[in-house]
Amino acid sequence: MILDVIVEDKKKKLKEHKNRISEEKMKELALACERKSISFYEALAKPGLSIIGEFKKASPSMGKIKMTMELTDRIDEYNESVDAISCLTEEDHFLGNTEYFKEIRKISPLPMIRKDFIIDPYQIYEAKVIGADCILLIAAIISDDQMKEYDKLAAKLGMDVLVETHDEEEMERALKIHPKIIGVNNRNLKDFTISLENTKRLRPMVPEGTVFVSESGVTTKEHIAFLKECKVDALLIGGAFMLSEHPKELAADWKALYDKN
Ligand SMILES: O=C(O)c1ccccc1NCC(=O)[C@H](O)[C@H](O)COP(=O)(O)O
Repeated sequence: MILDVIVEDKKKKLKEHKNRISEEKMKELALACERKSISFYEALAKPGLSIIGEFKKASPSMGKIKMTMELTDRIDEYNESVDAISCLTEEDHFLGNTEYFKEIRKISPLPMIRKDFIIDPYQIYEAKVIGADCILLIAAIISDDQMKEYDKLAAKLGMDVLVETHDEEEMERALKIHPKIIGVNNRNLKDFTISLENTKRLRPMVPEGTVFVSESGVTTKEHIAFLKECKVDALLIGGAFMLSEHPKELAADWKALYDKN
């Protein structure tokens, strides 16, 4: 499965990162960070639909994405239309980079999530150092103990956590740590097919007060109408925005549609 390949490559990349900046040093840098996080949770918890706009250069399902605009123009549009930003930092399969993250951090006042495949505390310290307000924890690639430990570490560093799940079993595991933000990925990572039914099926498992995010495959007005029925708090949208020449208008239209009575 693609996730196994990504995780194996991530382990190799981690070694390279640790050779450049040691674990001890990264920890020291993170603990010395003076930047106060912007609450990712609050940005998504407010009334109405919240949108996390994603920046990515490629993905296993889309391949290399043809850029419709420069990074700065895109982020200017996101700054005016979405509630938070997701930036892929995974290098091998998404062509992401911590440098893009830092570049966006400099020009956006919005809370930002480091979107990566987190399997080691080093990446959480690194997230803090590059200016992340939130990290993604993918239930499918970590144990219960890791989930608990990484959640605690993120909180210690003043960052929120978005726990991503794909099915009932992962949702039950995730709920054990009482996450403030929980996501359901609509993409089947074996064959990349999208089913928003994932969101509909898992939605009732999520307790009130927890911010519920539907992730992946949101590309049409019909999807927005369907997700409104599911009563999601937020959407994570990547491909549709990256392929659009007007992501600001798209985000505004979809929010208006969702929030309309
Ligand atoms: O998008 C992929 O191909 C993918 C493959 C393997 C693991 C994760 C993957 N996607 C990560 C994401 O979570 C999406 O980038 C994000 O949910 C936005 O999805 P979309 O709006 O469909 O671009």
